[in-house]
Amino acid sequence: MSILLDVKNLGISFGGLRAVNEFDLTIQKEQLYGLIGPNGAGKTTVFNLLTGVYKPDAGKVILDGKDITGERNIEISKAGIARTFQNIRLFKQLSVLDNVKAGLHNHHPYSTLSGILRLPSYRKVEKEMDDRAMELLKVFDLEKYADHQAANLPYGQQRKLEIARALATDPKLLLLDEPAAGMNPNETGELMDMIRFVRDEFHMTILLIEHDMKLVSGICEELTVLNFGEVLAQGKTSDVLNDPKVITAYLGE
Ligand SMILES: Nc1ncnc2c1ncn2[C@@H]1O[C@H](COP(=O)(O)OP(=O)(O)OP(=O)(O)O)[C@@H](O)[C@H]1O
Repeated sequence: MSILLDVKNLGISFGGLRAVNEFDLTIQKEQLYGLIGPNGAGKTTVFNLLTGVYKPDAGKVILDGKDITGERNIEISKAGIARTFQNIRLFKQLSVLDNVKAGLHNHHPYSTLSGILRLPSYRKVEKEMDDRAMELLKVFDLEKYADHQAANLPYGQQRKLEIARALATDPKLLLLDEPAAGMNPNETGELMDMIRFVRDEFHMTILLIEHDMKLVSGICEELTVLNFGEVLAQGKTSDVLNDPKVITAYLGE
């Protein structure tokens, strides 16, 4: 095993509120890792710190040996972190296929000029992108919707499309913010299979925030519990979920 993400002593304040404090997290390559905690504990703020939406005022973030602390969002995306959002953020007016291609465009190898002039090199790359985007859609059983407008997909499918788009950027680490939110139990069951599949087939490392304990206990190998911005418990999923401190934090909500 080798470490993909190593976070030490991370912190940020908003005015007088210490939203995240002395936060440590180590994730191994190809691990399925869960970040849980009561509402307002600081989970999304951790994602925002890891992806450069916020700059930490303390601590370090090392991704695959590279210090990315305080880098801008675009640099962190290039370094290999992709995410989905609690409130789905798709290009709603674009087709399903074009949403995935938007992720692939992060890496497009042709120049802007050849794109404008529609040169053969551009057309070849576009064809490759179409093929690659369709492959990703197939993974998520979305290929039949390729030409549909993203806004017209049912909610559960939009969540899957957001994951497909994030994967299109070819990340090292995939962050999923409440992927099962708004899903029915059947959809959540399918989502669990799909997340496992993504880890296995893409050798992906995944950190997810989730309130659905069935999903958390079903697929996460290790957990960190945040409470009032601080780590309350950390370790193997079954140990953490049976920790009396954790049970109290949830019941005390
Ligand atoms: N930009 C901001 N400005 C001020 N306060 C913020 C900001 N972002 C987050 N907070 C505060 O930081 C705390 C942690 O919020 P955060 O959204 O990270 O919690 P969470 O654990 O993701 O909650 P939930 O499970 O409800 O999504 C909350 O008190 C929130 O109000």
